[in-house]
Amino acid sequence: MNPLVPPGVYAPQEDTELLAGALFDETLPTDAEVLDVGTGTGALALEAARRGFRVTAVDVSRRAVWAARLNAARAGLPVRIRHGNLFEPVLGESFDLILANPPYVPAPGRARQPRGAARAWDAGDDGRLVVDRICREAPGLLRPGGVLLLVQSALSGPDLTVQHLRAAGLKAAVTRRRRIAFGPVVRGRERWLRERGLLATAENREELVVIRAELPV
Ligand SMILES: C[S@@+](CC[C@H](N)C(=O)[O-])C[C@H]1O[C@@H](n2cnc3c(N)ncnc32)[C@H](O)[C@@H]1O
Repeated sequence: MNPLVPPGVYAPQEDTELLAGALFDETLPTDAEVLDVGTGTGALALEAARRGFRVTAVDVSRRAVWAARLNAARAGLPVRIRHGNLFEPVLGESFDLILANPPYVPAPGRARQPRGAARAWDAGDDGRLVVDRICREAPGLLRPGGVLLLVQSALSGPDLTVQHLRAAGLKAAVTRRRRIAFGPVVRGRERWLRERGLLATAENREELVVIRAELPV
């Protein structure tokens, strides 16, 4: 069943699909605790719940929280859905798997996350406003052996993400890549991205990557 996507909520796209594929690579006990941070429509949280995991989902957008609750109810799946900023609603808890498809598109002149629909993709001048917070905060919420799966664009420094996660003691690597055509947001910023050297080739394609980071037992 496809999730309902109310206006202003991020419609599942190639990044969602790439991360869902990576989720299927994970072998987890059936009682595993999964966190989907930045859940949007709840698409990834519902995939995890379908596999029988105990799932919590968080989003900073009230519309997204409403949509995810609606989609979980339509699918008849028990997902605990909380409104809040990144990990704040689940502080003190721990998880076997954290899924993150955060905002990661570099945005000219933005030092903070915007309000409204763009909060789903705009992530500061370097696209790392939220990714860097995830690198700092997610390790503290993982159980020993727990895994973070994060998707981002090559436009926002996946190598840096791997470095930060390794520096935090995790075993981190890029496990999936997919080249995709520019969406409307990147197309609208193409010139600015090229001027900053963030688009290396003349192609009208960008690369999405999944980073897998595991906390050693
Ligand atoms: C790229 S969308 C991904 C949505 C969904 N997980 C998917 O894969 O289709 C990013 C989501 O993160 C949410 N978000 C952005 N900043 C956040 C923050 N600081 N804390 C929690 N959620 C955030 C947005 O509201 C949006 O729903």
